[in-house]
Amino acid sequence: MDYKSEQNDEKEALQAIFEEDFTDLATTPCSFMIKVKDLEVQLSGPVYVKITYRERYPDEAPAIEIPLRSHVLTPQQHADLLGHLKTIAEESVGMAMVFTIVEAARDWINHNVTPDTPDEEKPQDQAEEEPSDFSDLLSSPVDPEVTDSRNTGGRWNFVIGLVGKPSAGKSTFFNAAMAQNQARTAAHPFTTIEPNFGIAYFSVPCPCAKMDHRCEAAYGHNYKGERLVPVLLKDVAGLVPGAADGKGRGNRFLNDLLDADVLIHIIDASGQTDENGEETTGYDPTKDVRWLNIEIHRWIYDNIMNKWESIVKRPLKLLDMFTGYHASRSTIQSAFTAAGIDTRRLVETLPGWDSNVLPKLVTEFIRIRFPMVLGLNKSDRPEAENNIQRIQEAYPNAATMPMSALSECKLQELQKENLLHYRYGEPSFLTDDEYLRPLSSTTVEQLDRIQNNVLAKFGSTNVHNALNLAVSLKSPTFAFPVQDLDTLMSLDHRQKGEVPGVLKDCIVLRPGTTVGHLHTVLVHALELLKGTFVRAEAREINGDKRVVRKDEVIGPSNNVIKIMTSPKSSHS
Ligand SMILES: Nc1nc2c(ncn2[C@@H]2O[C@H](COP(=O)(O)OP(=O)(O)OP(=O)(O)O)[C@@H](O)[C@H]2O)c(=O)[nH]1
Ligand SMILES: [Mg+2]
Repeated sequence: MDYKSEQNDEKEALQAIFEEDFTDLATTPCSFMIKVKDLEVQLSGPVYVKITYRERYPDEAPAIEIPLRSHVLTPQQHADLLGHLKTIAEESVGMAMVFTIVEAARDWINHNVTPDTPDEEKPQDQAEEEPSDFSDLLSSPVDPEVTDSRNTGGRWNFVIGLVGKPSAGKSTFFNAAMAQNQARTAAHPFTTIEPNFGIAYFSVPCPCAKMDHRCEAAYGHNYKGERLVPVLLKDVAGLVPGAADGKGRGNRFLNDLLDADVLIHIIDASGQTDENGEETTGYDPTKDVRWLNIEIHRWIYDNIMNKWESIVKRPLKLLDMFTGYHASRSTIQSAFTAAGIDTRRLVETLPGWDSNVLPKLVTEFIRIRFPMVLGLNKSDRPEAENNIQRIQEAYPNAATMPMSALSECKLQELQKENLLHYRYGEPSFLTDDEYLRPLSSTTVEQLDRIQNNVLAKFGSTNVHNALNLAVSLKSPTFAFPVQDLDTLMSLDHRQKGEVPGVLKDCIVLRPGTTVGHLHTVLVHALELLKGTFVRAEAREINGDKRVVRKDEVIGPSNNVIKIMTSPKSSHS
């Protein structure tokens, strides 16, 4: 028997029968979910049956699940219903059986579930109602007082994650920010399968701008005199609606986000691709903002709901669950506080939580743990103009950045070919120079479009500004350690085989990092210093020097800093 085609035929028939109640999840192995309809009892949320065909289906039963976020059933009912459906499936082996299984689920619920079934473990209608508006996730920037940083100072290897649907332009943005083409891009969805990592640069005001010194920043300055600081950029596979249920690359994709400190949601603001990244016209990209927020919310919310029974027995476990998202204790504490939950009383209060408490907690957690920039890409296309306005109006508190990744790539490419003068991130380019090669008429047209639709309107392609904005959402702090406060010569780089330079180093630190912490970072993480802490001095903008205490927090008035260590073990 050709199992594959038999399975496809049944799936197509089911799609036609159940229409919007059918959700396609994955193709290999074929998996989908059907909402159980015509229930005579009023439940606190819908019940779904998830089916995954096994290789020899229908000559063997499919895998059946009732996703646990359908926590509208008690654990006992859940187990009984599942057992019942598995029996039906075994009895039906040999013929297409999914319709029978879904009908059996409906009949079983109608006969066995009463709406008022007492259930102490049930989190009171917690399960299905997702909050209708996720714009809370996008308030920005995150107040440094409530970020994870206060108690966890130290070096910060900052990671920016690029998220968005297929074909939104994530890899193009990645390439543009990398200033060299590394990631594969294409107009068809899911070009990127495994995440790409690369080093990009954001910029910070350089202290040398206000001092009488020409600095030798390790990675140079941009055209505004700001110094460039490396940041890790992660380009992940496209995300599609339904990912939290396993659609597209599903949870694997979501897990790829865990390394990121902040996210840039790359949005096709031209409305020329639908939510699956397929070409279309007139698509409203505000929908992408909404569904992507819902997916991230559901990813975390569902993971918690799947463990709800044991969380109710041991409420403090909920705190541990959040650490799985690479969040520090203080991030988690901040999320609880922002959601109005007193963690000291969690054991008493959690079992009686209202249905809106957990969704609110997850929203606050995401806001603090994964702040997000909306990168309104493809702004070179005329259709983008209205959409950009639409998104900015719909999400007035969001950090938005109209931009064009492709324009940045194009300008860099033409610069390399000596067809124009341009530098990454600049507001303009130059073509009327006798040393440049002549431009073709197509290139002139392309450049006109970039000039009129992007540079003139938004000041630059904004790829670089999107990185800056993303970093700013987590408010890192910076230190410029030196060995001499007069010459501003940096620490000794001999161990690394490099020469020191004036104000060469800029160390990215978590806000709240103290001078003592910085000493530890320089000795242990960066090996730029040896010995135990003795004292430290900072140089202020006006040139004055002052002693700084070991417990002083690093900030703009003390970040050009010299730390003296015990002569015994410092390098000679
Ligand atoms: N007009 C225009 N097209 C763009 C822009 N950025 C990206 N594109 C095009 O959009 C298409 C998809 O770009 P990719 O960078 O491959 O998209 P992706 O988000 O990485 O897609 P997946 O890897 O499939 O998730 C390509 O044809 C790009 O040239 C832009 O700023 N303007
Ligand atoms: Mg890609």
